[in-house]
Amino acid sequence: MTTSSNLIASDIEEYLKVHENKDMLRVLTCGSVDDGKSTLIGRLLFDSKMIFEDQMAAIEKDSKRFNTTDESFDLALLVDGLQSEREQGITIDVAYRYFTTEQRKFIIADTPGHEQYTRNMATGASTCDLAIILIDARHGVQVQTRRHSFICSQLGIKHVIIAINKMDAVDYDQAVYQKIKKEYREFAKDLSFSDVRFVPISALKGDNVVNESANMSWYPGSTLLKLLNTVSVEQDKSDSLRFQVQYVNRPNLDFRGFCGTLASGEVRVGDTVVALPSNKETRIKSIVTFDGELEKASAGEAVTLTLEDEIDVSRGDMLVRPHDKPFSLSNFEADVVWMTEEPLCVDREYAIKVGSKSVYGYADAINYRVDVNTLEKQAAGQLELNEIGNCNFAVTAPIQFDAYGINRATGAFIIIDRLTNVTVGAGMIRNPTEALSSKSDSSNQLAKHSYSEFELEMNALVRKHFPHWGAKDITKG
Ligand SMILES: Nc1nc2c(ncn2[C@@H]2O[C@H](COP(=O)(O)OP(=O)(O)OP(=O)(O)O)[C@@H](O)[C@H]2O)c(=O)[nH]1
Repeated sequence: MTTSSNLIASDIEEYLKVHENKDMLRVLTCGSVDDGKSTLIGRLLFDSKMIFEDQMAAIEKDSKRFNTTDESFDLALLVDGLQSEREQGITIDVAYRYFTTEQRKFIIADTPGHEQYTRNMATGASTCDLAIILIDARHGVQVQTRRHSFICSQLGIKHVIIAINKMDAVDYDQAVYQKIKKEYREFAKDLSFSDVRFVPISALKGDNVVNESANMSWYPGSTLLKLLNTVSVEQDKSDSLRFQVQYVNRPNLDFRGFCGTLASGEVRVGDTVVALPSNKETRIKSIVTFDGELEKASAGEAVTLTLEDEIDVSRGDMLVRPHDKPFSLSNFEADVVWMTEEPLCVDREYAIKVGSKSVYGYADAINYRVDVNTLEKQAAGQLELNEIGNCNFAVTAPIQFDAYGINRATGAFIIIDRLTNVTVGAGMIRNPTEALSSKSDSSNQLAKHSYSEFELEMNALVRKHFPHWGAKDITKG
């Protein structure tokens, strides 16, 4: 019996407490089509005994029906839940799986391998701490391996495990593993990973996934699961206080609380904070939660803060420490992943949203587009669906940003179509600098922007009938 099953039998309350306090690792799996992602996830769940008996019976039945593998059951079927996907034999969307070990809880994002799903992969990668990049031992480093690695690096993943899969199909040959490892190292030296590990596996046979392989005694390292259990991601998180106000709670005249989730850092009662953009300083009076008041709150916690002074703070504003402020930018350069059919065009107005703060803005230049397969930078007049590029943006009011490499929560934004309200792109700020903002005043630039008659009329109507929305008079800039 494992420690957790002992605990479940003897003290369920204690088990639940231990489970609740385990840390969470978010993992992205990627690789070319048929490299074995689904089989690998299935193997992880199967060998760590996460599959119920009725699920096993269903997989066995489906394995016979679809005849997808020579084995008596196909572990990929456990993961490839979508019927259409099974019929086509490919993964078509991002699927999230949950599993837990004695050490940690895991969320695994299984993303499709094709180039036309770059946006899905970017979406999956944006919240992950670690990526498992699968390479088929028979084929070595592929164009897709490079593309996926580039996207992971762009999306701020610092830890990567290169799982060289299907070792059984190359007779567990150490030379094959070493050759792929060398080739990948050479390619990845220009990417921004801080921790790259290699593990030779067979997802199908179970070598080095959860259990050590008797077929690869030449490999001295840890199994994939052991790496997942032990990799440390704490140091990746910023400790700067960043609290963005999502809602101002004013139930009566005696209470004014600011609700939100701490994007990073921690806050204690009595701490001096500055509200941005007003730059007014005050102190934390109390930290209120549904379960009562706290002395301290940390990153990830949703709390309501009350302040000592009645300063001007509204939705979208940020509370930070006086000597550790983010950049306040109305002009900035950002890497963009474009996610919709209609291309990103220079000078078209979009809503730009960071957390709960939303402003209007537009790209005033596309500096380049990156060929995701060769990593070559190319000139571009627009960015098409699934393309990644670098653009200059101008927005109507300053936004508080950190460098994405330091703080993913406050270094990224989404781009929204103003008419349909659909998210059309995502942006990441690499090297924030206020120099761009001081060079040109974006609100003047926006004033120069020409509006259609419909937009002018709509703006006038909104200002007349919904003054409490605070819409700006666009004819005045
Ligand atoms: N020999 C061998 N075959 C494997 C291994 N892992 C997976 N396969 C086979 O490779 C094929 C593809 O595996 P999947 O797990 O469906 O691959 P995938 O990467 O999820 O594929 P998509 O869903 O199309 O992106 C299946 O026939 C698997 O049985 C392995 O370790 N060794």
